[in-house]
Amino acid sequence: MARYEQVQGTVALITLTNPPVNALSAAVRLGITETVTRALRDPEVKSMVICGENGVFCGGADIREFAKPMSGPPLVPMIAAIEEGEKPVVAAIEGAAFGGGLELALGCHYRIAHSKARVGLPEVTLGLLPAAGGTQRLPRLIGLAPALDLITTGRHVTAQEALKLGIVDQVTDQSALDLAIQFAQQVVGQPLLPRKLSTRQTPCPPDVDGLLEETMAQVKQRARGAMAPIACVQAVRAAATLPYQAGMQKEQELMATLFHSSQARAMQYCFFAQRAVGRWSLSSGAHSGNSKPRPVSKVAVIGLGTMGRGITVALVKAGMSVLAVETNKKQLEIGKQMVSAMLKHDAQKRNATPRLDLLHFTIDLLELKNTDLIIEAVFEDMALKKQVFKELSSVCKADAFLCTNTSGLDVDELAAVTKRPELVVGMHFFAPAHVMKLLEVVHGSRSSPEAVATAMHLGKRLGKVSVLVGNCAGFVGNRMLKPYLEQANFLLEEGATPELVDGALEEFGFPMGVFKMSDLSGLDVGWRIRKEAGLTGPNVDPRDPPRRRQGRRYSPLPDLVCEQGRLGQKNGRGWYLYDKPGGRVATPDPSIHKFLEEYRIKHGISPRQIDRQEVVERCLFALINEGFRSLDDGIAAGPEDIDMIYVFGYGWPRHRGGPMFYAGMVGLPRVLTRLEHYRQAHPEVPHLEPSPLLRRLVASGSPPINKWRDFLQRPHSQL
Ligand SMILES: C/C=C(\C)C(=O)SCCNC(=O)CCNC(=O)[C@H](O)C(C)(C)COP(=O)(O)OP(=O)(O)OC[C@H]1O[C@@H](n2cnc3c(N)ncnc32)[C@H](O)[C@@H]1OP(=O)(O)O
Repeated sequence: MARYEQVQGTVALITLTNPPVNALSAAVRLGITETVTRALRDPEVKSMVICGENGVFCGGADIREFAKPMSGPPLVPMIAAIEEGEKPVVAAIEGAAFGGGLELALGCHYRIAHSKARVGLPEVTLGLLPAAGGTQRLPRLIGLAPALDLITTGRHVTAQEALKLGIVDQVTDQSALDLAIQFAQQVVGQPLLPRKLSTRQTPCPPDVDGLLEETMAQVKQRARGAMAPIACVQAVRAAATLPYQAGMQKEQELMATLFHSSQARAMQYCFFAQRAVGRWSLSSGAHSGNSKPRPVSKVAVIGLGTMGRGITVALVKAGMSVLAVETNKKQLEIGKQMVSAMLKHDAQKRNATPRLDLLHFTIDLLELKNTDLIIEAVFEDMALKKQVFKELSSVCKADAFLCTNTSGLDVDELAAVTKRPELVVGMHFFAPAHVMKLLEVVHGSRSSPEAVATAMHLGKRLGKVSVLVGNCAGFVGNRMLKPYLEQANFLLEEGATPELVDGALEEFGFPMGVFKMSDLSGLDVGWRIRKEAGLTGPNVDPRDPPRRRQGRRYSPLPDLVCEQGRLGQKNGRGWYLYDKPGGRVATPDPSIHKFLEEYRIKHGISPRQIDRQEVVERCLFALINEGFRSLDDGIAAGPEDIDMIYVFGYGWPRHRGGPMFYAGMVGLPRVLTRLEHYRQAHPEVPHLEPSPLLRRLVASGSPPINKWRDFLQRPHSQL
């Protein structure tokens, strides 16, 4: 898996050959070891070049091998042999050099990169650290502070930045390989010792301890319970404070604690799940492999509220021409100002020019006649959306796709008012739409494979993780969120405070607890959705007791709080108190505590002590239970789809893999037992009744997550 050639008479060219990314599998490591030994022994060979086939240097260790027993030569001595050899070795980096790939390049004496190449040490995103010498060589090459940044974030670096940082020696727009071969001939005879990174001292600022402490504090806060970033800081600290060999020893020790951890398993599962969700299929037999997206060049966005603005910005940032539509001149002007400001702000951060030339604004629907794809983002109101879809159906060209950004309304009902239901799909973006990575593509019962393929492809162009879901109230994400929110409210009724519930969920790893999240979204948003659903407001059945709706337990607490004029962050008062309207610093509010106490007295509820375990189990197991139901109904195609929706759309901590993966880690029998326990304690809450799929899985011995699809009642029925 490594090809050996002799070029220009004296240069040994070693090419890694393991498509698609030349990952360092056992066979590749063996190939490198053997070819390097051969080149070192051959007196005709004066220098070496290492490159990768098909324009990719190397995507790092083969992640699929991590779950198997180790075989083949280990990376550390393989790279050491390259560095220690007395013939200069040049890495010719094209495409990508990530993880073990960059570590291999750091073992080489010189690095030449193509201008489009990217490098990085993303191991931290897999729950690991760069344990093939990366934590020791990179700081010695570029200094402590930049190495800490790269290794703790795992971020990808362009060739230009790599050159500035000193990771690569030269960047070329021509062939990196040709330049590397030429370079390898020129450096023969030059002293090699200074090029061996293990022999260098790490460049450090005067206050090393201060920098390390500050970094550790920042990393701990960002990590939300993930262990790998912390281990990365500890390993890099060793590069600054210990001799190279002792640092390598430390790197290995830290890696040993991470390698078999559940966090590493979760994050590696996420890596493959993220790629798997792009391979969609429908029960009709259509799938991503046989359904072509139609080219889309002109897109329109209808409605320039928060979502419409974010979607417009996302489209422009992806280089697409956008027609933004509002109902009147005043709204159009406001939207125009805000979209332009968002694009300018974004461009400023990236030191780029905002592509305002791609934007066009209108209040005239007739201007849509040449548009290929329209995304409706008007208010979440079925009657309004139907009216918009009727109009779109008559003014747009016959083959234009009509997409809705609804967060949970019936896509089929909207499709039914058009003359082209097969061209209607849901494209559910998450706020802020130009930032959040998730896109739920909703397949209506009449959506064509071409419409699905086009929406999925557009999502990819926007840099989103697009997940195909079936059509039901709330689709996958918001459907599962409902029991989660419901449990949080019940916990308040029973004796908890917003800060207790949020504290438990934040400790679990969410960036924000449920009540802080409601304050951020605006309490009036949920209130309006509940009003539309007949759960609050004038349409409530007057015979319903205050804590029951539609035949089941209901908590009116969020309605009551909103009706007090507490709208959340925007007016500085919600479940918490904020420093100012629009402020972000939440402090517990004694008047909310008092309100909760009075509420409990009024409804004859004796408050009880609630601990963090109960909060996590009640909220998350109820959410997971609904995930099992969505799978069984065929609304979600597989557990990976649900997990990616939660990781990318709802802040589920990646080191816990997503709700369905987490259920498997906790153990399905335990999830079932605890749900049964809570269902017994709260018989009036149907969401706590364990789903039939969960029961079937447990009865079948709790198979691993990759076997769950075999147990689905109606696989893909709604997709
Ligand atoms: C200790 C640990 C050490 C020493 C490590 O090196 S850990 C690995 C560190 N490397 C990484 O984290 C890089 C992972 N790969 C990527 O980021 C990207 O794949 C890429 C930037 C290298 C290329 O991106 P792209 O062109 O978009 O292609 P895909 O991401 O779709 O990947 C194509 C298929 O290759 C599979 N793949 C990619 N990298 C690896 C890998 N390191 N090991 C095993 N398989 C890998 C990827 O899963 C795709 O296959 P499918 O999933 O589609 O079947």
